Amino acid sequence: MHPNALLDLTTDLLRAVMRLDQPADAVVSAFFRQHRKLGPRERHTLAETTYAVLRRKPLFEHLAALGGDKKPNALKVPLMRRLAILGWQGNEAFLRAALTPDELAWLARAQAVKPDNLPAALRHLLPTWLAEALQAALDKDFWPLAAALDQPAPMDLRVNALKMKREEAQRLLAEAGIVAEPTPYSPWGLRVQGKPALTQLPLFQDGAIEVQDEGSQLLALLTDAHRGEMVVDFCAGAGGKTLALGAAMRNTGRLYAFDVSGHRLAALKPRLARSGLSNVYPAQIAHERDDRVKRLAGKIQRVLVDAPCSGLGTIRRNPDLKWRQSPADVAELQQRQQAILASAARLVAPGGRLVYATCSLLRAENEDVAEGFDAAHGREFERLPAAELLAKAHVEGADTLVEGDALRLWPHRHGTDGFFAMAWQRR
Ligand SMILES: C[S@@+](CC[C@H](N)C(=O)[O-])C[C@H]1O[C@@H](n2cnc3c(N)ncnc32)[C@H](O)[C@@H]1O
Repeated sequence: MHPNALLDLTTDLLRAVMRLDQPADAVVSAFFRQHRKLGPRERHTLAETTYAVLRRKPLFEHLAALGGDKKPNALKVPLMRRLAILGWQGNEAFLRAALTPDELAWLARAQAVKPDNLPAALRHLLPTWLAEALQAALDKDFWPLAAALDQPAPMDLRVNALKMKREEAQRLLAEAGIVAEPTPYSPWGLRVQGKPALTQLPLFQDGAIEVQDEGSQLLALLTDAHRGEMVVDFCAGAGGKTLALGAAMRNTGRLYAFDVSGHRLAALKPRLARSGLSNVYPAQIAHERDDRVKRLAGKIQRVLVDAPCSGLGTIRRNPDLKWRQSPADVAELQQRQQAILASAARLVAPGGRLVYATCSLLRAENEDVAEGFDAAHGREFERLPAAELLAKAHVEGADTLVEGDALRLWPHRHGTDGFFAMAWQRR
């Protein structure tokens, strides 16, 4: 494709993504479906440029305006193009071939700007409300977190213990030219170098590996489902954690995968088929007080509530979330999280375990929800310290992964997405 055409196409995609009215990955996928002739390299440039712009939106908007026409309407036309140029993730010579002399001069001015001299908001690259909440929680550690959130996340795999050992999967990946190292904490995980295509590998098609962040694996390890148990994955979605729990149960017992979204549960089906699991029972529920939940009350040994949340722990993978979430969304999510946790708790058998988890960085969706649950249900449920549970599940360095009783994972400390989890036992 001609350099100009690729830059124009990137600008078009960016214009659609920057409306921020839909998840960026959905907009990118829809765009690729409309442009089926694009090759893998062009797709890479389009998608990665979009993500780079989303990551650094305030900085790039500032740089785009440098020396620009002062009339806002006049700037509007070239703004997206300038953002695309600043975020360009393709060949640089190719990009330069598409630029006008004016654009080359502007780009030189933009590249000469020293980020250290810019205001804080252009360095941490977060909306003010979120920066304030994280600064209050982290103090000096705020800036290392902001730097970590500005980087792309690594690709982690979970090896399906039903199918093979981690070392063997590592060896087979190496034979396919893919370098992977054991993840530092999860005994099931491999961290892959780069972002290789995996879906054509026999290893993937036979269900021996699944793409899953190490943090997600740790949530399944904390739940610690065993052979022959009755287990509920209450917010199973497309089943990332369901698959890990089912394998930990060695394909025995009964694992119910509940979700209100039939669409997400449908995405679990092909993954289940690959995994070799036959102990999983996906079920769409109308809401958290569905009759199905009532029928199983008091019968379940392990209940995982991987609650709907702001997703702000996954900003490295979904940088659009920082611009698409708001304090009002978080307040509404907190209400839903409390309701879902209270309802799911009714499933837990005496002596059984309840795990509440999110991929949010915010206290409001994490500690506050757990403390609210303690206040309302402290007589029936006692907290279990995550460090002990993880150590029993053979997680290395378990005591470095916790804050108080909770599992608390941070991208800048642990290299995982941000996660929170609290476990309780029914008395
Ligand atoms: C964080 S996602 C789950 C991700 C999934 N566990 C995984 O590992 O891939 C949260 C899920 O909760 C579901 N959900 C939202 N409200 C719910 C409710 N009231 N009861 C059960 N599930 C709900 C959403 O449809 C979404 O799939």
